[in-house]
Amino acid sequence: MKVSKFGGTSVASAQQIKKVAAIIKAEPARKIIVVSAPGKRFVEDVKVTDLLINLSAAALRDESTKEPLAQVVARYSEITDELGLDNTIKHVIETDLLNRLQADKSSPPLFADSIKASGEDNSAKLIAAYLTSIGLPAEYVNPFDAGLFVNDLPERAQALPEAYERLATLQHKQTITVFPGFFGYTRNGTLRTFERGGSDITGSILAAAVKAELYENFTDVDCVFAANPRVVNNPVEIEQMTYREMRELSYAGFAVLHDEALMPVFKAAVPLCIRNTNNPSAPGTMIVAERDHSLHPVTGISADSGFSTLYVSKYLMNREIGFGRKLLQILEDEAISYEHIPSGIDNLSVILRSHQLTTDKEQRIIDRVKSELNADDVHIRSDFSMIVLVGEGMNNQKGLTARAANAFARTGVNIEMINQGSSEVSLVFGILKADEQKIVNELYKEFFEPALVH
Ligand SMILES: Nc1ncnc2c1ncn2[C@@H]1O[C@H](COP(=O)(O)OP(=O)(O)O)[C@@H](O)[C@H]1O
Ligand SMILES: N[C@@H](CC(=O)OP(=O)(O)O)C(=O)O
Repeated sequence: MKVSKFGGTSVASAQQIKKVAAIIKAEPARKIIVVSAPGKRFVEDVKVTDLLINLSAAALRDESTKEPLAQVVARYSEITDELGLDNTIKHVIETDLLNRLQADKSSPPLFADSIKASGEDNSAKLIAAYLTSIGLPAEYVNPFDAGLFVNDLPERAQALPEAYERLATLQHKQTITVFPGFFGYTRNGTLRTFERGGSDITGSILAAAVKAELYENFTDVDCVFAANPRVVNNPVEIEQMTYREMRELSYAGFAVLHDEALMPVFKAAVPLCIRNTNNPSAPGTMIVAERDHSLHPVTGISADSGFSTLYVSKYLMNREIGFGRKLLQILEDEAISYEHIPSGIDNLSVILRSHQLTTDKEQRIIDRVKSELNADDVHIRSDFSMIVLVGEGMNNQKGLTARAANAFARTGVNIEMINQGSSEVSLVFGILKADEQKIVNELYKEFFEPALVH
Protein backbone atom coordinates (compact mmCIF):
# COMPACT_ATOMS: atom_id res chain seq x y z
CA MET A 1 0.00 0.00 0.00
CA LYS A 2 1.22 3.51 -0.86
CA VAL A 3 0.34 6.79 0.80
CA SER A 4 0.28 9.57 -1.81
CA LYS A 5 0.22 13.22 -0.80
CA PHE A 6 -0.76 15.83 -3.37
CA GLY A 7 0.35 19.38 -2.57
CA GLY A 8 -1.42 22.66 -3.23
CA THR A 9 -0.11 23.02 -6.77
CA SER A 10 -1.38 19.51 -7.58
CA VAL A 11 -4.96 20.36 -6.57
CA ALA A 12 -4.99 24.03 -7.58
CA SER A 13 -7.50 23.63 -10.42
CA ALA A 14 -9.86 21.14 -12.07
CA GLN A 15 -7.21 20.40 -14.66
CA GLN A 16 -4.70 19.51 -11.92
CA ILE A 17 -7.22 17.37 -10.02
CA LYS A 18 -7.83 15.39 -13.22
CA LYS A 19 -4.09 14.62 -13.31
CA VAL A 20 -4.27 13.52 -9.66
CA ALA A 21 -7.17 11.18 -10.47
CA ALA A 22 -5.23 9.67 -13.38
CA ILE A 23 -2.25 9.04 -11.08
CA ILE A 24 -4.46 7.33 -8.48
CA LYS A 25 -6.18 5.26 -11.15
CA ALA A 26 -2.86 4.14 -12.62
CA GLU A 27 -1.86 2.22 -9.48
CA PRO A 28 -4.31 0.37 -7.22
CA ALA A 29 -1.63 0.42 -4.46
CA ARG A 30 -2.38 4.15 -4.00
CA LYS A 31 -4.99 3.54 -1.33
CA ILE A 32 -4.46 6.51 0.98
CA ILE A 33 -4.51 9.95 -0.58
CA VAL A 34 -3.61 13.07 1.40
CA VAL A 35 -4.55 16.40 -0.12
CA SER A 36 -3.69 20.05 0.46
CA ALA A 37 -5.90 23.08 -0.09
CA PRO A 38 -5.88 24.45 -3.66
CA GLY A 39 -2.55 26.27 -4.13
CA LYS A 40 -1.21 28.64 -6.75
CA ARG A 41 -2.24 28.14 -10.40
CA PHE A 42 0.29 30.74 -11.58
CA VAL A 43 3.07 32.72 -9.93
CA GLU A 44 0.97 35.73 -8.82
CA ASP A 45 -1.97 33.58 -7.71
CA VAL A 46 -3.02 33.36 -4.03
CA LYS A 47 -3.18 30.01 -2.20
CA VAL A 48 -6.57 29.15 -0.67
CA THR A 49 -4.81 28.91 2.72
CA ASP A 50 -3.77 32.55 2.38
CA LEU A 51 -7.31 33.54 1.39
CA LEU A 52 -8.52 31.71 4.51
CA ILE A 53 -5.99 33.52 6.70
CA ASN A 54 -7.42 36.82 5.38
CA LEU A 55 -10.93 35.54 6.07
CA SER A 56 -10.20 34.57 9.67
CA ALA A 57 -8.37 37.86 10.29
CA ALA A 58 -11.40 39.82 9.05
CA ALA A 59 -13.73 37.74 11.25
CA LEU A 60 -11.50 38.21 14.29
CA ARG A 61 -11.49 41.98 13.72
CA ASP A 62 -15.29 41.83 13.47
CA GLU A 63 -15.10 43.24 9.94
CA SER A 64 -17.30 42.15 7.07
CA THR A 65 -16.33 38.68 5.85
CA LYS A 66 -18.36 38.95 2.66
CA GLU A 67 -15.52 39.64 0.23
CA PRO A 68 -12.84 37.27 1.66
CA LEU A 69 -15.46 34.53 1.97
CA ALA A 70 -16.60 35.05 -1.62
CA GLN A 71 -12.99 34.67 -2.81
CA VAL A 72 -12.65 31.28 -1.12
CA VAL A 73 -16.02 30.05 -2.33
CA ALA A 74 -15.19 31.20 -5.87
CA ARG A 75 -12.05 29.02 -5.97
CA TYR A 76 -14.01 25.90 -5.05
CA SER A 77 -16.96 26.77 -7.31
CA GLU A 78 -14.69 27.12 -10.31
CA ILE A 79 -13.16 23.71 -9.59
CA THR A 80 -16.47 21.91 -9.00
CA ASP A 81 -18.02 23.41 -12.15
CA GLU A 82 -15.07 22.45 -14.32
CA LEU A 83 -15.05 18.94 -12.88
CA GLY A 84 -18.72 18.62 -13.80
CA LEU A 85 -19.85 18.02 -10.20
CA ASP A 86 -23.37 19.03 -9.23
CA ASN A 87 -24.15 21.75 -6.68
CA THR A 88 -24.24 19.39 -3.69
CA ILE A 89 -20.54 19.65 -2.90
CA LYS A 90 -20.53 23.43 -3.47
CA HIS A 91 -23.33 23.71 -0.95
CA VAL A 92 -21.47 21.49 1.55
CA ILE A 93 -18.39 23.72 1.31
CA GLU A 94 -20.25 27.01 1.67
CA THR A 95 -22.26 25.75 4.65
CA ASP A 96 -19.12 24.43 6.26
CA LEU A 97 -17.38 27.82 5.98
CA LEU A 98 -20.39 29.68 7.36
CA ASN A 99 -20.53 27.27 10.33
CA ARG A 100 -16.84 27.74 11.06
CA LEU A 101 -17.25 31.53 10.96
CA GLN A 102 -20.00 31.26 13.59
CA ALA A 103 -17.75 29.37 16.00
CA ASP A 104 -16.40 30.63 19.32
CA LYS A 105 -13.66 33.27 18.92
CA SER A 106 -12.44 33.29 22.52
CA SER A 107 -9.17 31.72 21.43
CA PRO A 108 -8.14 33.58 18.25
CA PRO A 109 -5.40 31.02 17.31
CA LEU A 110 -7.85 28.11 17.54
CA PHE A 111 -10.52 30.02 15.62
CA ALA A 112 -7.92 30.78 12.90
CA ASP A 113 -6.82 27.13 12.85
CA SER A 114 -10.38 25.99 12.17
CA ILE A 115 -10.78 28.44 9.28
CA LYS A 116 -7.36 27.58 7.80
CA ALA A 117 -8.00 23.83 8.04
CA SER A 118 -11.21 24.17 6.03
CA GLY A 119 -8.95 24.54 2.98
CA GLU A 120 -7.71 20.95 3.12
CA ASP A 121 -10.94 19.59 4.62
CA ASN A 122 -13.10 20.86 1.78
CA SER A 123 -10.48 19.95 -0.78
CA ALA A 124 -10.62 16.34 0.47
CA LYS A 125 -14.43 16.27 0.32
CA LEU A 126 -14.36 17.71 -3.19
CA ILE A 127 -11.70 15.31 -4.48
CA ALA A 128 -13.46 12.29 -2.92
CA ALA A 129 -16.67 13.38 -4.67
CA TYR A 130 -14.82 13.72 -7.98
CA LEU A 131 -13.10 10.33 -7.71
CA THR A 132 -16.47 8.74 -6.95
CA SER A 133 -18.02 10.52 -9.94
CA ILE A 134 -15.49 8.92 -12.28
CA GLY A 135 -16.06 5.45 -10.84
CA LEU A 136 -13.21 5.19 -8.31
CA PRO A 137 -14.43 3.95 -4.91
CA ALA A 138 -13.23 6.86 -2.76
CA GLU A 139 -14.24 8.09 0.65
CA TYR A 140 -13.45 11.31 2.55
CA VAL A 141 -12.10 10.48 6.00
CA ASN A 142 -12.17 13.02 8.81
CA PRO A 143 -8.95 13.20 10.92
CA PHE A 144 -10.90 13.12 14.21
CA ASP A 145 -12.84 10.01 13.22
CA ALA A 146 -9.62 8.36 12.04
CA GLY A 147 -7.79 9.28 15.27
CA LEU A 148 -5.21 11.85 14.16
CA PHE A 149 -4.83 13.18 17.69
CA VAL A 150 -2.46 16.02 18.52
CA ASN A 151 -1.33 17.71 21.74
CA ASP A 152 -2.92 20.79 23.31
CA LEU A 153 -1.88 24.43 23.26
CA PRO A 154 0.57 26.02 24.08
CA GLU A 155 2.85 23.41 22.48
CA ARG A 156 3.23 23.24 18.72
CA ALA A 157 0.71 20.75 17.26
CA GLN A 158 2.31 17.33 16.97
CA ALA A 159 0.75 13.88 16.58
CA LEU A 160 0.38 11.90 19.82
CA PRO A 161 1.81 8.35 19.89
CA GLU A 162 -1.69 6.86 20.15
CA ALA A 163 -2.60 8.51 16.83
CA TYR A 164 -0.38 6.03 15.00
CA GLU A 165 -2.23 3.05 16.48
CA ARG A 166 -5.61 4.52 15.63
CA LEU A 167 -4.62 5.52 12.10
CA ALA A 168 -3.19 2.06 11.40
CA THR A 169 -6.74 0.77 10.88
CA LEU A 170 -6.99 2.84 7.69
CA GLN A 171 -5.02 0.08 5.95
CA HIS A 172 -8.04 -2.24 6.17
CA LYS A 173 -10.38 0.06 4.29
CA GLN A 174 -11.57 -1.33 0.97
CA THR A 175 -12.13 2.11 -0.52
CA ILE A 176 -9.57 4.77 -1.41
CA THR A 177 -9.17 7.03 1.61
CA VAL A 178 -9.09 10.75 0.82
CA PHE A 179 -7.61 12.43 3.88
CA PRO A 180 -7.21 16.18 4.42
CA GLY A 181 -3.65 17.25 5.26
CA PHE A 182 -2.46 19.99 7.61
CA PHE A 183 -4.51 19.38 10.78
CA GLY A 184 -5.52 17.04 13.57
CA TYR A 185 -7.63 17.24 16.71
CA THR A 186 -6.86 17.25 20.42
CA ARG A 187 -8.43 14.39 22.37
CA ASN A 188 -11.37 16.63 23.31
CA GLY A 189 -12.06 17.45 19.67
CA THR A 190 -10.38 20.85 19.27
CA LEU A 191 -8.98 21.30 15.79
CA ARG A 192 -5.30 22.32 15.49
CA THR A 193 -3.27 22.90 12.35
CA PHE A 194 0.37 22.00 11.85
CA GLU A 195 2.81 24.66 10.62
CA ARG A 196 2.47 26.04 7.10
CA GLY A 197 3.29 23.30 4.59
CA GLY A 198 2.05 20.77 7.15
CA SER A 199 0.15 18.49 4.77
CA ASP A 200 3.53 16.85 4.17
CA ILE A 201 3.50 15.97 7.89
CA THR A 202 0.03 14.40 7.69
CA GLY A 203 1.15 12.22 4.78
CA SER A 204 4.20 11.09 6.69
CA ILE A 205 2.20 10.26 9.83
CA LEU A 206 -0.27 8.19 7.82
CA ALA A 207 2.49 6.40 5.88
CA ALA A 208 4.22 5.51 9.17
CA ALA A 209 0.96 4.42 10.82
CA VAL A 210 -0.05 1.99 8.06
CA LYS A 211 3.60 0.98 7.44
CA ALA A 212 3.21 1.88 3.78
CA GLU A 213 5.58 0.42 1.22
CA LEU A 214 6.16 4.01 0.01
CA TYR A 215 5.22 7.59 0.91
CA GLU A 216 4.86 9.50 -2.36
CA ASN A 217 4.89 13.26 -2.11
CA PHE A 218 3.57 14.73 -5.34
CA THR A 219 4.47 18.34 -6.12
CA ASP A 220 5.20 20.50 -9.18
CA VAL A 221 8.87 19.62 -9.80
CA ASP A 222 10.33 16.41 -11.23
CA CYS A 223 12.55 15.83 -8.22
CA VAL A 224 14.55 17.51 -5.51
CA PHE A 225 17.32 19.54 -7.08
CA ALA A 226 20.75 20.18 -5.60
CA ALA A 227 19.74 23.83 -5.17
CA ASN A 228 16.55 25.84 -5.37
CA PRO A 229 15.63 25.96 -9.09
CA ARG A 230 14.38 29.52 -8.60
CA VAL A 231 17.88 30.61 -7.59
CA VAL A 232 20.24 28.39 -9.59
CA ASN A 233 19.71 27.93 -13.30
CA ASN A 234 19.01 24.30 -14.18
CA PRO A 235 20.43 22.62 -11.04
CA VAL A 236 21.35 18.91 -11.06
CA GLU A 237 18.69 16.41 -10.04
CA ILE A 238 19.14 14.36 -6.90
CA GLU A 239 18.14 10.77 -7.63
CA GLN A 240 18.62 9.50 -4.11
CA MET A 241 19.35 11.03 -0.73
CA THR A 242 19.15 10.04 2.93
CA TYR A 243 16.54 11.18 5.46
CA ARG A 244 19.34 13.01 7.30
CA GLU A 245 20.34 14.92 4.18
CA MET A 246 16.76 15.87 3.39
CA ARG A 247 16.18 16.93 6.98
CA GLU A 248 19.18 19.29 6.87
CA LEU A 249 18.22 20.68 3.48
CA SER A 250 14.57 21.22 4.31
CA TYR A 251 15.64 23.00 7.51
CA ALA A 252 16.78 25.94 5.41
CA GLY A 253 14.92 26.67 2.27
CA PHE A 254 14.17 23.38 0.48
CA ALA A 255 10.49 24.29 0.47
CA VAL A 256 9.70 21.10 -1.40
CA LEU A 257 9.19 19.16 1.87
CA HIS A 258 8.38 20.31 5.42
CA ASP A 259 11.26 19.39 7.75
CA GLU A 260 8.90 17.81 10.30
CA ALA A 261 7.71 15.36 7.65
CA LEU A 262 10.91 13.33 7.80
CA MET A 263 10.71 11.87 11.29
CA PRO A 264 7.55 9.69 11.13
CA VAL A 265 8.62 7.89 7.93
CA PHE A 266 12.23 7.66 9.12
CA LYS A 267 11.21 5.97 12.39
CA ALA A 268 8.91 3.55 10.56
CA ALA A 269 11.53 2.91 7.82
CA VAL A 270 9.10 3.91 5.08
CA PRO A 271 10.93 5.20 1.97
CA LEU A 272 9.82 8.57 0.66
CA CYS A 273 9.66 9.67 -2.95
CA ILE A 274 9.24 13.24 -4.24
CA ARG A 275 7.42 13.18 -7.58
CA ASN A 276 5.79 15.47 -10.10
CA THR A 277 2.01 15.49 -10.68
CA ASN A 278 2.65 17.23 -14.00
CA ASN A 279 5.14 14.58 -15.12
CA PRO A 280 4.29 11.32 -13.32
CA SER A 281 6.60 9.23 -15.49
CA ALA A 282 9.67 10.99 -14.04
CA PRO A 283 11.20 8.74 -11.37
CA GLY A 284 11.52 11.53 -8.79
CA THR A 285 13.88 11.64 -5.82
CA MET A 286 14.02 8.68 -3.42
CA ILE A 287 14.74 9.42 0.23
CA VAL A 288 16.12 6.37 1.99
CA ALA A 289 18.05 5.36 5.12
CA GLU A 290 21.42 4.84 3.42
CA ARG A 291 23.03 5.49 0.09
CA ASP A 292 26.40 5.30 -1.58
CA HIS A 293 27.93 8.73 -1.09
CA SER A 294 31.44 7.99 -2.29
CA LEU A 295 30.97 9.71 -5.65
CA HIS A 296 30.01 13.15 -4.47
CA PRO A 297 30.51 14.60 -0.98
CA VAL A 298 27.96 17.41 -1.25
CA THR A 299 24.34 16.50 -2.02
CA GLY A 300 22.70 19.91 -1.92
CA ILE A 301 22.92 23.57 -0.99
CA SER A 302 20.03 25.32 0.69
CA ALA A 303 19.50 28.87 1.84
CA ASP A 304 16.92 30.57 3.96
CA SER A 305 16.47 34.14 5.13
CA GLY A 306 14.64 35.44 8.18
CA PHE A 307 17.30 34.91 10.83
CA SER A 308 18.48 37.30 13.55
CA THR A 309 21.56 37.27 15.77
CA LEU A 310 21.66 38.17 19.42
CA TYR A 311 25.32 39.08 20.01
CA VAL A 312 26.60 39.15 23.59
CA SER A 313 30.15 39.85 24.74
CA LYS A 314 31.61 39.87 28.22
CA TYR A 315 35.22 39.67 29.27
CA LEU A 316 35.93 36.25 30.92
CA MET A 317 32.55 34.84 29.84
CA ASN A 318 34.27 31.45 29.48
CA ARG A 319 34.93 31.29 33.25
CA GLU A 320 31.44 32.29 34.32
CA ILE A 321 29.45 29.26 35.42
CA GLY A 322 25.84 29.33 34.24
CA PHE A 323 26.23 32.24 31.77
CA GLY A 324 24.76 30.31 28.85
CA ARG A 325 21.90 28.93 30.93
CA LYS A 326 20.94 32.37 32.21
CA LEU A 327 21.03 33.81 28.68
CA LEU A 328 18.87 31.02 27.29
CA GLN A 329 16.46 31.42 30.22
CA ILE A 330 15.84 35.01 29.12
CA LEU A 331 14.95 33.73 25.65
CA GLU A 332 12.76 30.99 27.12
CA ASP A 333 10.88 33.61 29.16
CA GLU A 334 10.08 35.32 25.86
CA ALA A 335 8.99 31.97 24.32
CA ILE A 336 11.86 32.07 21.80
CA SER A 337 13.69 29.02 20.47
CA TYR A 338 17.19 29.23 19.01
CA GLU A 339 18.91 27.69 15.99
CA HIS A 340 22.70 27.93 16.55
CA ILE A 341 25.04 29.30 19.20
CA PRO A 342 28.49 29.90 17.74
CA SER A 343 30.78 31.14 20.50
CA GLY A 344 34.19 32.66 21.21
CA ILE A 345 36.02 32.99 24.53
CA ASP A 346 34.43 36.26 25.56
CA ASN A 347 31.41 36.37 23.26
CA LEU A 348 28.64 34.36 21.73
CA SER A 349 25.87 34.80 19.20
CA VAL A 350 22.48 33.21 19.46
CA ILE A 351 20.93 32.78 16.05
CA LEU A 352 17.16 32.63 15.95
CA ARG A 353 14.26 32.92 13.55
CA SER A 354 13.33 36.61 13.25
CA HIS A 355 9.57 36.00 13.18
CA GLN A 356 9.77 35.25 16.91
CA LEU A 357 10.96 38.77 17.73
CA THR A 358 9.00 41.97 18.23
CA THR A 359 10.38 45.42 19.02
CA ASP A 360 9.19 45.04 22.63
CA LYS A 361 10.74 41.62 23.02
CA GLU A 362 14.05 42.81 21.58
CA GLN A 363 14.21 45.69 24.04
CA ARG A 364 13.34 43.46 27.01
CA ILE A 365 16.00 40.92 26.02
CA ILE A 366 18.70 43.57 25.60
CA ASP A 367 17.81 45.23 28.91
CA ARG A 368 17.84 41.95 30.82
CA VAL A 369 21.10 40.70 29.29
CA LYS A 370 22.73 44.01 30.24
CA SER A 371 21.35 44.22 33.75
CA GLU A 372 21.21 40.55 34.82
CA LEU A 373 24.32 39.26 33.03
CA ASN A 374 26.37 42.48 33.14
CA ALA A 375 27.33 42.04 29.48
CA ASP A 376 29.86 44.48 28.01
CA ASP A 377 28.04 44.60 24.69
CA VAL A 378 24.71 43.25 23.53
CA HIS A 379 22.87 43.89 20.31
CA ILE A 380 20.45 42.23 17.92
CA ARG A 381 20.90 42.24 14.14
CA SER A 382 18.29 40.96 11.75
CA ASP A 383 18.38 40.23 8.02
CA PHE A 384 20.63 37.21 8.20
CA SER A 385 20.45 34.18 5.95
CA MET A 386 21.70 30.69 6.61
CA ILE A 387 23.38 28.77 3.81
CA VAL A 388 23.64 25.04 4.43
CA LEU A 389 25.93 22.65 2.56
CA VAL A 390 24.70 19.10 3.05
CA GLY A 391 26.12 15.68 2.23
CA GLU A 392 26.66 12.32 3.92
CA GLY A 393 30.13 12.20 2.36
CA MET A 394 31.25 15.58 3.70
CA ASN A 395 32.58 14.22 6.95
CA ASN A 396 35.35 12.22 5.29
CA GLN A 397 36.25 14.84 2.74
CA LYS A 398 39.42 16.81 3.42
CA GLY A 399 39.57 20.44 2.32
CA LEU A 400 35.86 20.84 1.87
CA THR A 401 35.57 23.83 4.20
CA ALA A 402 38.49 25.44 2.38
CA ARG A 403 36.73 24.96 -0.97
CA ALA A 404 33.60 26.60 0.44
CA ALA A 405 35.64 29.46 1.92
CA ASN A 406 37.32 29.98 -1.46
CA ALA A 407 33.94 30.22 -3.13
CA PHE A 408 32.95 32.87 -0.58
CA ALA A 409 36.23 34.71 -1.17
CA ARG A 410 35.57 34.84 -4.93
CA THR A 411 32.35 36.75 -4.30
CA GLY A 412 33.94 39.11 -1.78
CA VAL A 413 31.15 38.32 0.68
CA ASN A 414 31.88 38.20 4.39
CA ILE A 415 31.08 35.02 6.34
CA GLU A 416 29.40 36.17 9.56
CA MET A 417 29.27 32.71 11.14
CA ILE A 418 30.33 29.13 10.42
CA ASN A 419 28.86 26.13 12.21
CA GLN A 420 30.16 22.69 11.32
CA GLY A 421 26.99 21.00 12.56
CA SER A 422 27.31 18.26 15.15
CA SER A 423 25.15 16.23 12.78
CA GLU A 424 28.31 15.74 10.66
CA VAL A 425 26.34 15.99 7.43
CA SER A 426 26.13 19.74 7.20
CA LEU A 427 28.11 22.94 7.20
CA VAL A 428 26.17 26.08 8.03
CA PHE A 429 27.21 29.62 7.07
CA GLY A 430 25.59 32.78 8.38
CA ILE A 431 25.66 35.67 5.90
CA LEU A 432 23.74 38.86 5.24
CA LYS A 433 20.53 38.24 3.35
CA ALA A 434 21.55 40.60 0.56
CA ASP A 435 24.39 38.20 -0.37
CA GLU A 436 22.31 35.00 -0.40
CA GLN A 437 21.74 34.41 -4.11
CA LYS A 438 25.30 35.34 -5.06
CA ILE A 439 26.72 32.83 -2.56
CA VAL A 440 24.36 29.99 -3.45
CA ASN A 441 25.33 30.34 -7.11
CA GLU A 442 29.06 30.44 -6.36
CA LEU A 443 28.89 27.42 -4.00
CA TYR A 444 26.85 25.59 -6.61
CA LYS A 445 29.56 26.27 -9.22
CA GLU A 446 32.24 25.05 -6.82
CA PHE A 447 30.58 21.77 -5.88
CA PHE A 448 28.35 20.82 -8.78
CA GLU A 449 29.67 22.05 -12.06
CA PRO A 450 30.12 19.95 -14.07
CA ALA A 451 29.68 16.91 -11.78
CA LEU A 452 26.53 14.80 -11.62
CA VAL A 453 25.00 13.59 -8.37
CA HIS A 454 24.13 9.91 -8.15
N1 LIG B 1 16.00 22.14 -4.02
C1 LIG B 1 14.77 22.15 -4.48
N2 LIG B 1 14.33 21.16 -5.30
C2 LIG B 1 13.06 21.17 -5.78
N3 LIG B 1 12.16 22.15 -5.51
C3 LIG B 1 12.55 23.16 -4.71
C4 LIG B 1 13.85 23.20 -4.14
N4 LIG B 1 13.94 24.30 -3.37
C5 LIG B 1 12.77 24.94 -3.43
N5 LIG B 1 11.91 24.26 -4.24
C6 LIG B 1 10.55 24.70 -4.56
O1 LIG B 1 9.59 23.88 -3.91
C7 LIG B 1 8.40 23.95 -4.69
C8 LIG B 1 7.47 22.79 -4.31
O2 LIG B 1 7.05 22.91 -2.96
P1 LIG B 1 5.60 23.47 -2.58
O3 LIG B 1 5.44 24.84 -3.18
O4 LIG B 1 5.40 23.33 -1.11
O5 LIG B 1 4.70 22.47 -3.40
P2 LIG B 1 3.28 21.85 -3.11
O6 LIG B 1 2.29 22.85 -3.60
O7 LIG B 1 3.28 20.60 -3.96
O8 LIG B 1 3.18 21.53 -1.66
C9 LIG B 1 8.91 23.87 -6.11
O9 LIG B 1 8.02 24.48 -7.01
C10 LIG B 1 10.25 24.60 -6.04
O10 LIG B 1 10.15 25.90 -6.56
N1 LIG C 1 -2.28 24.53 2.69
C1 LIG C 1 -1.33 24.61 3.77
C2 LIG C 1 -0.69 23.25 4.07
C3 LIG C 1 0.18 22.66 2.98
O1 LIG C 1 0.91 21.71 3.23
O2 LIG C 1 0.10 23.19 1.75
P1 LIG C 1 1.07 22.81 0.47
O3 LIG C 1 1.01 21.32 0.26
O4 LIG C 1 0.47 23.63 -0.65
O5 LIG C 1 2.49 23.25 0.81
C4 LIG C 1 -0.32 25.71 3.49
O6 LIG C 1 -0.44 26.41 2.51
O7 LIG C 1 0.57 25.90 4.29
